Amino acid sequence: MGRIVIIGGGPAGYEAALVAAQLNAEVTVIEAEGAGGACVLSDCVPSKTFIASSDVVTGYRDTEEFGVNAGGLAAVSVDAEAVHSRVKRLARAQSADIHAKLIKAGVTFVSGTARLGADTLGHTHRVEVTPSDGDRAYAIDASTVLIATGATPRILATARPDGERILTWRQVYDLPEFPEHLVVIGSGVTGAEFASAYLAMGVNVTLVSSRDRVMPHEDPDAAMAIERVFRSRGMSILNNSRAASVERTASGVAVTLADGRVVEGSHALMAVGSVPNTGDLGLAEYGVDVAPGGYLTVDGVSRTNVPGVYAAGDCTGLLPLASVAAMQGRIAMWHALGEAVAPLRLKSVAANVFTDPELASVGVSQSDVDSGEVMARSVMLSLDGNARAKMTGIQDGFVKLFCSPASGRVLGGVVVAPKASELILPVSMAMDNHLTVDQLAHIVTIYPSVSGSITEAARQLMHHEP
Ligand SMILES: Cc1cc2nc3c(=O)[nH]c(=O)nc-3n(C[C@H](O)[C@H](O)[C@H](O)COP(=O)(O)OP(=O)(O)OC[C@H]3O[C@@H](n4cnc5c(N)ncnc54)[C@H](O)[C@@H]3O)c2cc1C
Ligand SMILES: NC(=O)c1ccc[n+]([C@@H]2O[C@H](COP(=O)([O-])OP(=O)(O)OC[C@H]3O[C@@H](n4cnc5c(N)ncnc54)[C@H](O)[C@@H]3O)[C@@H](O)[C@H]2O)c1
Repeated sequence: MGRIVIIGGGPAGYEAALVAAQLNAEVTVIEAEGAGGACVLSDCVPSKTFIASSDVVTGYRDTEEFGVNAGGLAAVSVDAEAVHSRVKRLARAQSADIHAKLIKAGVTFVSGTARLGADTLGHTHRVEVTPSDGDRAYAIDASTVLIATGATPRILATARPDGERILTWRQVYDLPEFPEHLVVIGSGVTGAEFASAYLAMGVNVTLVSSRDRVMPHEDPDAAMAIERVFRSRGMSILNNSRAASVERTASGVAVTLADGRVVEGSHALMAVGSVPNTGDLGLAEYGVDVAPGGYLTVDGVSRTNVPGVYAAGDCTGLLPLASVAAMQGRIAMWHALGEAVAPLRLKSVAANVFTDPELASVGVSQSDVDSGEVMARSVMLSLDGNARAKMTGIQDGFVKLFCSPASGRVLGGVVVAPKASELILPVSMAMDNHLTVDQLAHIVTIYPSVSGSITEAARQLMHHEP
């Protein structure tokens, strides 16, 4: 069995390495930043840890309504340095756990950078490795190479982050204190999550949204419900507004919008998307196809056009989620090592936006249905009729369910609620197992529970005009 070389140690790379090691392959992972990659060290894990602190603050909202006198939100103070050091500590610990797991599995882990070398014209691929400890560069000949190099925050030439006032989401944890007034530029998932968390922590937030609503790629009812919550809690949201430039002023930042308006703040957070880390890998010289935007083109089993060279994760731009990256990486190794493997299925991938409330979704989308691409019946059930939601003070949220008009099969759903990420699983399971709304409706749920609204939505979809 040949040697496997994996460039990048994020979820795509490390999960692939674990599969390959389990199949007794000789595996080397080369990673520039640390085990777990950007996901663990600067993106997903730090942001969710930060949001966990903001959730604690949210717990003090409206306590009087429950008969608990905690002094209200005004009595809560948050220690930014303590929050940031917890974020960094947890990220480092998670990275160390992954490193230990890889070593235990027999994977060789190299700290450094790698790129494809000259074509050896044989059955191997040469990978050039530059160790980060200053040791001499060397080459490894591999039978299979997996490129799993992830992505990096997109930088606008007119709004260059300086790490002090103009920030990427990777730099916020180095601030000595929270911003007084944060202008978040970009209202995709990243922008919405940070805007939500900072708002909860008591920061003045202005969200610059280039479209007519926040989170344009999410379910419109859900995105609008969350936008209403943001506004009701005091966030200023500028719709249909594009930032043309961000500059430092004496006391903070000035964000100039494309229409000439200027928004002042103490800090700006740039959340305008990511670009794939594929520029320095020698791909073009090696003949690996790269799509416009720098993304690697792969098929359902993660193969590029060059035999033996696979790619997985954010560098492929397929669906930039840690869960998908990990599955793409595993599939690549199962395929490369001759295991029976089904191609990646994206249809039933669940996703969650960790705002307050959260937004979880799976399966067909409202836009698929509205455009006529998918035939579906749907029901949207507000949580204000749910007993558990009333008891726990949930004011905003709903469950939406889609089913096939003919068979009644569950095609997808959306949940807006606190901890929606934990509530979407029954919908995913129903979808994946081809359950009908009748079958879902017959499941006896806990009373009282928010998940009871999922089966109630299914009950409502049982009865319909032929
Ligand atoms: C703010 C934020 C929050 C997110 N939250 C979530 C979430 O809650 N849930 C979720 O599912 N997804 C989330 N995501 C998406 C998730 O982080 C990515 O989908 C995931 O990190 C992709 O994993 P990956 O392995 O492809 O790449 P990465 O995690 O980016 O890892 C790639 C690694 O390769 C290294 N590398 C690059 N080039 C080289 C080279 N030449 N040599 C060696 N190493 C190299 C990089 O330094 C990096 O460490 C979030 C993203 C962002 C930006
Ligand atoms: N909870 C999660 O799972 C999670 C969290 C964060 C990111 N992600 C993943 O990362 C992906 C990318 O999300 P993202 O939010 O980082 O990027 P994105 O590309 O989805 O959103 C960036 C937004 O910024 C806007 N924008 C660009 N230039 C602008 C300008 N000059 N002024 C104002 N707005 C501007 C874009 O129109 C876009 O809406 C998501 O689709 C998701 O898959 C997942």
